[in-house]
Amino acid sequence: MTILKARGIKKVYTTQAEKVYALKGVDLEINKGDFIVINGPSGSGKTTLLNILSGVDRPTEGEVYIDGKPLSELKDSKRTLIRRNKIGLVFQSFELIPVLTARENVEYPLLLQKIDRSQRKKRVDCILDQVGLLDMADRRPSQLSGGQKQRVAIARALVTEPDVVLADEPTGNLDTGTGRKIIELMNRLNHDFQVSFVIVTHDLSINQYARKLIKIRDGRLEVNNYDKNSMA
Ligand SMILES: Nc1ncnc2c1ncn2[C@@H]1O[C@H](COP(=O)(O)OP(=O)(O)OP(=O)(O)O)[C@@H](O)[C@H]1O
Repeated sequence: MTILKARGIKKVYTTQAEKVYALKGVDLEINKGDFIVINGPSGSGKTTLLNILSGVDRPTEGEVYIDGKPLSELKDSKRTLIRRNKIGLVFQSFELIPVLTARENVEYPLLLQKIDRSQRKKRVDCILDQVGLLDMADRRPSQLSGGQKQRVAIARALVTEPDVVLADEPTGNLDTGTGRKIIELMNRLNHDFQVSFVIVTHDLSINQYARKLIKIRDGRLEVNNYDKNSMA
């Protein structure tokens, strides 16, 4: 089942000095249960692509479909709702709210979804347990290590039970060992919950975890070794 589909995506940033062709015609399908790594060097268009897939930014040309519906035809309010319900986001710099505890950070998207208190508690406890942070639930982000912060961010991305999690350099601020643990955690959650993951990174060591490995170079996708399992 296809969750997200991008067709003919181009993105041009116009600055005073020049036009930057960040994406030059990208096609991509994200299916249920996928674990996709998109690897590319700095400036190749990774963040731009994730922002367009999540509906945070609009393409200059092309279309993104969520559950078959074109995003461009939806009003802003409806796009926001879809993003909130269907897509979880994880960032390099965690983006946690500093004044809230780990538990409150994870709970926050459920407040936006107006989920009632007892359901919120149940879901937050369950996902904090899954990422191994129940015993640190009352700490603020400043009292957590980088890896722990990223686990809170992953819990926050998953608590709404999205179809897909889009992660932008999720190991970028972590040492190699911690980064590997974070990817292994994502791998397990992908397997246990059948949530799709798309990880964009310049870190080549993450490639080994990909079930679909895509390279991005200069705004274009190079789909070599597209499905490692089916080709094995
Ligand atoms: N708002 C913007 N205005 C102008 N150019 C931009 C803007 N955002 C990105 N770019 C340019 O678009 C290209 C792709 O940028 P993008 O951030 O998507 O790359 P990236 O692969 O995520 O890079 P990094 O790994 O360094 O984060 C780059 O040349 C970048 O300079």
